[in-house]
Amino acid sequence: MAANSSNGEQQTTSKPPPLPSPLRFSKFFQSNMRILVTGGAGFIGSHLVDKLMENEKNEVIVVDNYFTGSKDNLRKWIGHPRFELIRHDVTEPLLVEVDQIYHLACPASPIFYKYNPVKTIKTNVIGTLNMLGLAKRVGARILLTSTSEVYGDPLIHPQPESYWGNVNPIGLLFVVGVRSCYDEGKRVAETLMFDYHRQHGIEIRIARIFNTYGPRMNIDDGRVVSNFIAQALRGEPLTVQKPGTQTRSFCYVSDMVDGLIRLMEGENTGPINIGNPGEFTMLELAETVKELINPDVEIKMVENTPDDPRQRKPDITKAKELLGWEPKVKLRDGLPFMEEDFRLRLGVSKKK
Ligand SMILES: NC(=O)c1ccc[n+]([C@@H]2O[C@H](COP(=O)([O-])OP(=O)(O)OC[C@H]3O[C@@H](n4cnc5c(N)ncnc54)[C@H](O)[C@@H]3O)[C@@H](O)[C@H]2O)c1
Ligand SMILES: O=C(O)[C@H]1O[C@H](OP(=O)(O)OP(=O)(O)OC[C@H]2O[C@@H](n3ccc(=O)[nH]c3=O)[C@H](O)[C@@H]2O)[C@H](O)[C@@H](O)[C@@H]1O
Repeated sequence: MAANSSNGEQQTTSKPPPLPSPLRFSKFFQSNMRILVTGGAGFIGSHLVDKLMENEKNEVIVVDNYFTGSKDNLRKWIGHPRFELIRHDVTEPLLVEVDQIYHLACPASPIFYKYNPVKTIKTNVIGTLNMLGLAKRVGARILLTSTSEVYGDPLIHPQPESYWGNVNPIGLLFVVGVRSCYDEGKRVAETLMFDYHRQHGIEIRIARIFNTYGPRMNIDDGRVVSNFIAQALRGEPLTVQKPGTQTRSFCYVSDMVDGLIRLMEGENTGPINIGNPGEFTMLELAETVKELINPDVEIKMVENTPDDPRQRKPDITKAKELLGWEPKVKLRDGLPFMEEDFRLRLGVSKKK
């Protein structure tokens, strides 16, 4: 059996894919698409669920252990006949009957994934194995949300999918809080996806997500956009980690969800970068937040964490060509949507 790779080359798999459930195509009994979203109570997952639920032919099952996610993000769907929420940790096997799996479960903010690094690796490795085992049993297509962190501290800029990355696999000796549990965990998860694809014919999709922001991020999530917005609204200094010249490219969450669904529905395995190529230094981001949200706050330089990537920007040529996707929301247009959500949750109204 042959499948297209992201490079447009043919890849051979040793086995034909497992047959999808006979019910997927049954005319009378079950005409809905049954979709599992792991990590669906989190930031990106809950926006993805909102979009999937708009289609009346979709039934959505969310599994989440609520480590960084919350039922609150899904409250409008609880009780809906096409929606089901299960408290479950993906490091344990899961038996459900589904046609598609969006596998997002994994803490994404560095302060959370570094909190229990062994658990982060288990989530990425055992969790992805379990979801691949499920995909194999029921013949489901599975999409993994990988990350730009597979490129580590990149030596090529911007990063194309063909770049193998520059990741420190062990971090610094005796320094607590290194990134490798996440970066290497996601790299192994990608390897597992391709091995299941080649060995068992599983239909896989891999998205390499670049920094995404938007409403519903945890207020004390620790990621830079949520930190700056919360700090600006609380009237606290914006903490720019040194040197401040490091760059990131920020994608608004609705663009991200659109890209993930196109990837799942399309014919390409990936990996495909999904992100916004607009690149900003952290000082520029702080200046923008200050200007848009609170011109009175100060910008304070603080110590950084080990192995922080110095630059990051996606090459999205493939997403454009293969998915017909590119982001629509510019940073300056997306930040006010997030400000509005944070104002509501923090109880800070706009000055008249
Ligand atoms: N947001 C970004 O900028 C970004 C960038 C690159 C990749 N990603 C990837 O996208 C996915 C979602 O990220 P997010 O920003 O929504 O993060 P998030 O932390 O808001 O969501 C992750 C969800 O997974 C759940 N979870 C964690 N471990 C679990 C486990 N063992 N079992 C079951 N559920 C578990 C959490 O409770 C949470 O609801 C993650 O896989 C992340 O690695 C995100
Ligand atoms: O897009 C990705 O692939 C990855 O991006 C983020 O990781 P990171 O870029 O380190 O995200 P932040 O914690 O938001 O940091 C971004 C930059 O802002 C800086 N920062 C962070 C927080 C802060 O208060 N101030 C500040 O200057 C950091 O030093 C870093 O240079 C995500 O959190 C990962 O889950 C994700 O996989």
